[in-house]
Amino acid sequence: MGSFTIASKKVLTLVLVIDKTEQKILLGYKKRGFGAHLWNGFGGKVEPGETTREGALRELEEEAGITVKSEDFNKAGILLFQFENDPVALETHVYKTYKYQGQIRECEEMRPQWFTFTDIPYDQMWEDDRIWLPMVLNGQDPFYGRVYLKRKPVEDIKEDEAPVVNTSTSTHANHSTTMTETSFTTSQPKSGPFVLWDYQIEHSLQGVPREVALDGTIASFES
Ligand SMILES: Nc1[nH]c(=O)nc2c1ncn2[C@H]1C[C@H](O)[C@@H](COP(=O)(O)OP(=O)(O)OP(=O)(O)O)O1
Repeated sequence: MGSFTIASKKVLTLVLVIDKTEQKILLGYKKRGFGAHLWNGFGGKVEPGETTREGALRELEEEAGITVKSEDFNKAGILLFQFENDPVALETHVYKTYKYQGQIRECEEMRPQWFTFTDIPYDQMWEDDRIWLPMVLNGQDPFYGRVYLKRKPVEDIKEDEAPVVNTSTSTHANHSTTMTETSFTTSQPKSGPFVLWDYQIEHSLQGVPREVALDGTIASFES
């Protein structure tokens, strides 16, 4: 059994642009980098001297070409992504907005596209998204989620596999959670192949989490 011990963390952002009236969400097809070939929210690393909020707004403008007024930009929660035998956890600050300014445009990293809530391409997204994204769409935030991902053994990956194939659901013997086994193409060396191993999500928290401690607990809440 591999380790999920955390030694350090990287701070990332993930922005969800939602059209409540039309029941649609704006996702971006990641063309390169971490999570390439998957549909995801907009975001990336927070730069030195930047708050997570500033970083999230900057990435949204860089990747989708749009801006959001501060009063329309709300933090939905934090997701702590942990990868087996990788001591670096990804503390991902998730923001949501129902309003934006500007013209949505494609960039060299992301191709934005609207999806109706009933048509979200979960089979071409990080496997954890089908767990927590519906919670955001249903207004079950603020939340804090711990997500444990395992790398799929290389020998199980076929050269000609499509980006996402053979999705099947099984229940881990020692866990009550349901996992989905998904295969990714070998042309995704960084984004995958990862499979969701386990997760814990807390919602209806006393406040919006601001930071996570290295033992995986919420260190502080936004004031
Ligand atoms: N398991 C997961 N589920 C998910 O939905 N999003 C995840 C995820 N793991 C990482 N992400 C998101 C967080 C963040 O928005 C993005 C990774 O951002 P990165 O900045 O690391 O990407 P890049 O390698 O392209 O670097 P940049 O040059 O900063 O854009 O993927």
